[in-house]
Amino acid sequence: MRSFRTLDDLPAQQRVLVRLDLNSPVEDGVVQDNRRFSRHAETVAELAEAGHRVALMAHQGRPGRDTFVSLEQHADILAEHAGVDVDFVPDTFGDDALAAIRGLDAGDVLLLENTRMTDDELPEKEPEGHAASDFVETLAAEFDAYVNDAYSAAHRKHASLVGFPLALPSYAGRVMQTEYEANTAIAEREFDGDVTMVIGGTKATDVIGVMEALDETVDRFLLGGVAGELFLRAAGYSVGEDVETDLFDDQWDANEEVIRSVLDERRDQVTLATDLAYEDDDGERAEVAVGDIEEKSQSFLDIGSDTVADYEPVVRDSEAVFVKGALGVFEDERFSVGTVGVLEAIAETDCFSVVGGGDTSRAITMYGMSESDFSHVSIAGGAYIRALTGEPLPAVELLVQSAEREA
Ligand SMILES: Nc1ncnc2c1ncn2[C@@H]1O[C@H](COP(=O)(O)OP(=O)(O)O)[C@@H](O)[C@H]1O
Ligand SMILES: O=C(OP(=O)(O)O)[C@H](O)COP(=O)(O)O
Repeated sequence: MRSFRTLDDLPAQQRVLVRLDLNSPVEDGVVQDNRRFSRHAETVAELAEAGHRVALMAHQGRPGRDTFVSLEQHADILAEHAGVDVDFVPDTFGDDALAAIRGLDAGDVLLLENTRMTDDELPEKEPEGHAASDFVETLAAEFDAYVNDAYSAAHRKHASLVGFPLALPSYAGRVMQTEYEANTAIAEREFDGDVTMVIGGTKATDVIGVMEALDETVDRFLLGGVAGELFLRAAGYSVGEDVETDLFDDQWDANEEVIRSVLDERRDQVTLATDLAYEDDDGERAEVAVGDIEEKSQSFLDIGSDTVADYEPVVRDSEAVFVKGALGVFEDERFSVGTVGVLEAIAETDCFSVVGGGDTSRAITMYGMSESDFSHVSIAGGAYIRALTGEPLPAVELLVQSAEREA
């Protein structure tokens, strides 16, 4: 079987460049602690305790969004979980970053600035193109090895994920290793009974893109969140358009064709919300049937109570349930009804269940459920549902190729 190398194969006393995924919710400028920190802390502590010189890369948010912030706060949260000091340098690969990297002693850990703050990170390029960028060439010259621990970003072809494995001997970190093993095993499972996928969240393109590939595996899709509104828009309802946010129109343009084709060919597999919730003039949760919405004049923030009542029995009758994305803005208790109702229904049954996504898995802890109520809680969202299709993840593929080259 093709596989990558892990930290068990890493030679001693290396200068190691490590890619983590610390992408986190940010509320009023404050980075929120979440499972990604505690999980990656294990890899970081292992590398530091082994006496390597460790420089960490990670991204946060997307340019133009409120969550696109510096990694300064991440260093402190990570240090607390890892039990080792994590220095931070507000630079990606300039002189300040290089000076900090060259100053590392054995066992030291340094976090570099948000990779998406360099222009070289995000352009759509093949791995060879990324490997030839200034960013990759400059940093790679400072290290002996590259460790990718960012399974949850492994579906992206960005420089920090696919460029470095062409430039340095490359290894999977502990999170990459365990998430890859768990998600690959899950993708290979077969179920006799109904398989349901709950789809929500804000990253509609990631989930809609895999719905067609999963139509043989999944019997029923239950929709909410931004993806759900886009489907309702295609079904002729006055929702899924940008009024107060810019979450919808670009994703509509990118996905309209696929959404219409899914609705034309597999309407019976897709269950859409029949009512939605919004904040009324008094700041209270209010609900409206989708058929009664005449024009979109406010943001909808959750599926409605009737929809939750329709979704719960579907979940209870399923043999397996996969969740990707929240059904509403659950961080605000008024709009947590859909997400929590469906997660509690899953937790109460003995179906095989997977909950994915850095944001969505937070709802489990926030609302008093336990990770042990679910078969697997993944810190990956888009990567885990892509893995369910059996398609390789670009960053994993590059780790495998690195191992094959060095064999
Ligand atoms: N209708 C909605 N409008 C805006 N945001 C929503 C809506 N429904 C869900 N969300 C948000 O989606 C986020 C999770 O989405 P996403 O980033 O796609 O998932 P994850 O990070 O879990 O993979 C939650 O933080 C939630 O607040
Ligand atoms: O949070 C992430 O993905 P997820 O929301 O699908 O779990 C990853 O950090 C990827 O981030 P991106 O979707 O901005 O490329």
